[in-house]
Amino acid sequence: MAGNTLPKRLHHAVSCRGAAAAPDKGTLKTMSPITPPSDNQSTMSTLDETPLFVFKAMREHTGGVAIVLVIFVLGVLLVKYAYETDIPKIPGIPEMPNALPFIGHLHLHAGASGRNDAAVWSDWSRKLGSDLLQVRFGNRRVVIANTFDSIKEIFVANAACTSARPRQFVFEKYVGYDLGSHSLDENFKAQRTAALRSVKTSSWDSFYPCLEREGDRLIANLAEQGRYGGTAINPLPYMQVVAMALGWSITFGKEFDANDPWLREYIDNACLITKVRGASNTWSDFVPLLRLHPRFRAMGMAGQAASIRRTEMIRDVVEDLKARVARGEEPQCVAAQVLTDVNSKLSMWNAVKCSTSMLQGGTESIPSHLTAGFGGLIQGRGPQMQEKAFAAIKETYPDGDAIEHAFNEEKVPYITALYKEILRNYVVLPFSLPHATDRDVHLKSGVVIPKGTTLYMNSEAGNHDEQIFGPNAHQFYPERWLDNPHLDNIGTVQHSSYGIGSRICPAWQIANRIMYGLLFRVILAFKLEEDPSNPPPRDYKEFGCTPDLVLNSPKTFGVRFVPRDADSLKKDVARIRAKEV
Ligand code: HEM
Repeated sequence: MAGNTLPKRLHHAVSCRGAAAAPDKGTLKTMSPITPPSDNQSTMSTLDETPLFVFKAMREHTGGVAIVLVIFVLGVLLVKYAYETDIPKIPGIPEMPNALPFIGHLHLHAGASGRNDAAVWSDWSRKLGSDLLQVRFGNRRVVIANTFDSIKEIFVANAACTSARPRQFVFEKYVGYDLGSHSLDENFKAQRTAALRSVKTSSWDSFYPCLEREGDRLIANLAEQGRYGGTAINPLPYMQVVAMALGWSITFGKEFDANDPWLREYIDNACLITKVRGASNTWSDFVPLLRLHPRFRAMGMAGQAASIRRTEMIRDVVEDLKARVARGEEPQCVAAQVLTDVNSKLSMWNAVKCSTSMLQGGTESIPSHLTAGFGGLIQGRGPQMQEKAFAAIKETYPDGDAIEHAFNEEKVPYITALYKEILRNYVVLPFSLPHATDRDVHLKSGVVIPKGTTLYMNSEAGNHDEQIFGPNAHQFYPERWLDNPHLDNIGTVQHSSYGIGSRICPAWQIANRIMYGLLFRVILAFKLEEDPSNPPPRDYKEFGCTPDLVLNSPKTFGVRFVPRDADSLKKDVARIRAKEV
C-alpha cells in the first residue's frame, strides 16, 4: 500500500511546485517595465533584474530544499512507523529474532506460515531459554507466557491487572465488540455477571431435559447418517448442531430441530465471525496501513455481513421470546431473566449481546474438542480407552439405566478423565483470547510488563508442560488424571484450555458436564473406528486445520460409529424419532 500511496503524494508535491513556479514568472513579467527600455535603461534593467534572477533562483533552490526536507521528514516518519511499537521493547524478556519493518514477526506466524503460533512460541521460548517471550505483531508488542507456571503468575497471581482486552480494529469496525473481546467496564462486567449466573450449577436442573433430548438426537443422527457403522462420517457438524441447540436453549430458551437449516445458517455465520477475531491472520489489526488493502477489507466485510445476518436472526428470536413471556410462559434463559427482572442491571440490548457472546463461545469450542478427541480415541491405544470407558459406565450403572444418568451426574471417573485429557491435549483455543495489562505488572523475576501490553497465554504449551504433566505430557493419556490426583489441585481447572484467571470461560463447568454427557452417550452406543482411507491426525501438534485463527478447528477425518448392539440401537433410534414427531 505504501508503494501506491506514497509515490502519488510525491508526484502531487512535485506538480504543485511546478504550478507554483508559473505564477512566479507571471509576477516577474508584470513587474517588468512596459515601455521598451533605452540601452541605458536596458543596462539598468539588466542590473535591476539581477536581484530578481537571484530571488528566482533562491526560490527554486528553496523549493528544492523544501522537497528534500519533505522527503527526509517522510522518510524519518516512515522508518519510525516501520519500527515503532505501542510499547517499547521490554527489558528482561527475550524477543524473537528476525523482525521485519512494518509487520514485525507476523510473517513467522500462522497467518503467513500456516504453523500453529503456539508451537512457534514454544520453540522460541525453549531456544531462548525463557518462559516469557516478546514478539512484535506489526506495531503492537505482545508478551507470551509459555509455561504452566508463567501462565499462572501472569494470569492468576496478577489477574487484577491482566484481565483487560486489547483493542481490535477489525472487530471494532466490522463486527462490534462482544463480551469475549472487550475489557470489563461497567457494561461488560454486568454482561459477564449475567453470563456466570445463567450457567451456575444451581440452574443445571433446567438444562438436563434439553441435554438429554440433544444427546438422543445426536445418537440417532450418528446412527442413521453413519448407516449403523457402514459409512465413515465427519463428526464435527453433528457436534456443532448439538452445541448450538444447547446454546440457544440456555441463552434464548429456544428449541430447534437438530436438522433445521436455520440453525445451520446461524452456525455458518458464527464461524465466519470467529475468523475475524484478532489472531495472527488479522494483520490489519496490527499494521494500520493494511486497513486500506482490498484483501483485508474483504475479510472485514465478510465478518460484517455475517454479523448483520446474525443480528437479524437473533432479533427474530428475541421477538418470539418477548411474545412467550407476554403469554405468561417462564422460559429459563439469560434473555428471559432480563425481560422478567425489573431490577436487572442489563438493558435488553445488552442481554442480547451477552446471550450472543455465549452462543458464540459455545458454537465451536465443544464440538472441536470432542471431534479432536474422537481422533485420539480411534488410533493407538484409543480403542482400549473406549473399552475401559464402556466397562466403567457398565460397572457404575449395572441396572441398565445408564442413559438416564449421562448428564445429570458425573459418577464415572474414567469419562471425567477422558474429557479432561481431551481438553488438555487438543487445545482448540491454543492461546486463549488475548488479554492486556491495565497497569504495570511486576513479576517475581523483577521484570516489569508495562500498562497497555498485549498478553497471550500459550495454553497449548502450558498444557504440555513436562514439569507439571510429566515426561508423557505429549501423549494422549487419560489415565494421568486418575493416577495423579494432585493434578486436580494445581489450579482452578487443572489446564488452561478454558483460559485461566479473571476472564476464564464463564461456562467452563457446564461445558465440562456437556462433554462428559456426550462422551458418555456416544461410547455407550458405539465403538468408534478409524476409516483407513481418511485417518485422523497423529499428533496434537497437527490436529487443527485453521492454525491461523483464534480457534484451531480439527482437520476432517472419518469415524465409523459401529453400534455396540445394533438391534437395541435401532429400537432406541425409533423411540427417539417417535418422540420428535
Ligand atoms: C470446551 C468448551 C469451551 C472451551 C474450551 C472454552 C474456552 C474459552 C476460552 C479459552 C475463553 C477465553 C478465556 C480468557 O480470556 O482467559 C473463553 C471465553 C468465553 N467463553 Fe468459553 N469455552 C468453552 C465453552 C463455552 C460455552 C459452552 C460457552 C457458552 C455457553 C462459552 C462462553 C464463553 C464466553 C462468553 C467467553 C468470554 C468471557 C470473557 O471474556 O469474560 N464458552 N472460553
